[in-house]
Amino acid sequence: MGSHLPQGPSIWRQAASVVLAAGWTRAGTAAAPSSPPPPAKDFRLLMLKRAASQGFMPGAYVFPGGVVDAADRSDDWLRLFAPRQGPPHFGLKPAPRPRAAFPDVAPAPDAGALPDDVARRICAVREAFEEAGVLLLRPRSAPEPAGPTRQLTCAFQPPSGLAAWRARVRSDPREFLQLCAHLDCTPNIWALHDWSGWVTPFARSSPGRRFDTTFYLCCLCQPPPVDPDNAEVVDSQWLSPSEATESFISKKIWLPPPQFYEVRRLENFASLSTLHKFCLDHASEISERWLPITLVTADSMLQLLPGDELYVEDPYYIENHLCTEKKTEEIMKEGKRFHRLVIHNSHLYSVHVTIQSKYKHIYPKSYTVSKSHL
Ligand SMILES: CC(C)(COP(=O)(O)O)[C@@H](O)C(=O)NCCC(=O)NCCSC(=O)CC(=O)O
Ligand SMILES: Nc1ncnc2c1ncn2[C@@H]1O[C@H](COP(=O)(O)O)[C@@H](OP(=O)(O)O)[C@H]1O
Ligand SMILES: [Mg+2]
Repeated sequence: MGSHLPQGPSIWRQAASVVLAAGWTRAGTAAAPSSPPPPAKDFRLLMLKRAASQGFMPGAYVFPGGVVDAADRSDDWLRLFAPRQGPPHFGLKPAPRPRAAFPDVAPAPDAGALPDDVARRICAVREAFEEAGVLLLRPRSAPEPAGPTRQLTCAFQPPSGLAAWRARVRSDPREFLQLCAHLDCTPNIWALHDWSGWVTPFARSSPGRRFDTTFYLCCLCQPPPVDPDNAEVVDSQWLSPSEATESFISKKIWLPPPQFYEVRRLENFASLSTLHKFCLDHASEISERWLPITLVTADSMLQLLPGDELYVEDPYYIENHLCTEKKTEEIMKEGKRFHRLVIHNSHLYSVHVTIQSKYKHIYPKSYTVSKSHL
């Protein structure tokens, strides 16, 4: 057992990430009626390339996000949200968050009056600004909707002089509250929908870096301008789920397993409006948080997710892999109840799902690549 690692919830740093799905109208949509354009998704996802110098997942394309800072939990936010919003729910739909008993990731103690969920949303909004220059803010004077908004959100138009503010926020996250106060806005926590949670699995290559990351999803009416900070992130791309998959398979981008799973999951949605409606209708039901468990086979690797017949809720595997001398094909032939990713190699993953979510979430369809790629 990896006894050099601390045990218990403290091994995971609290983090938050936001999947930005923006409406995408294609040029030349005025095609002649006789030649209708092929169906295509009307949304794209913002993916940011992590710098090669990053200690964790260098070069990977991920959604904006990062570690929750003490500033995200500050009681000072209460004054900015007041008088219209505040404890206990801050105008969010009260979400009984189903927390899986395994792994034992204790929720961060609510700092003062700011619930952990609100702090994580503020973190995701701050990180989107720091990393991509995208501001997910709402003017304090904007008319309610209290609770999740039915309208698609637009990113806040960045006023001039923002580069200096961004530099200040990047060097001190407390400055984000000052920026919001200066703009008379609050972070638009209501535009972020609970989507998923990923707890970093054990990996020998980066033993100390593990995160308990909440993924939120935000539907934007149109893609805002994106400006990578050129420090933590060095490139940005708006990609449809199928474009992201193709770019990954053709080695143009590298996606870590959770991001690949989420891209495949989002392939289920034909349009931004169906995705947005799904988020609104299931806001309080779809919170699932998973610790993948790695099964090393004779020729590749599987990441098992809860519900898979080989998934084991055993604390031993928080710091260890499962191992088998069998080949992946044999393991796959033996089983029926699948919720797993097969990592054939660094640019070839397949997804196998034969179960349904207990919490009304939607899982990806099984996705396998042709044998010629193997
Ligand atoms: C938002 C992060 C937590 C990054 O935080 P940072 O910007 O470095 O402060 C990001 O890591 C994230 O979105 N994490 C999601 C869950 C996670 O940690 N996944 C790691 C998967 S890597 C893996 O499975 C093993 C592998 O194949 O490399
Ligand atoms: N110029 C830079 N190049 C690469 N990584 C950087 C960087 N500036 C900060 N980072 C790293 O980015 C991480 C902060 O990301 P975020 O703000 O998204 O949480 C930190 O990593 P660690 O979390 O490994 O300490 C930090 O060291
Ligand atoms: Mg980050």
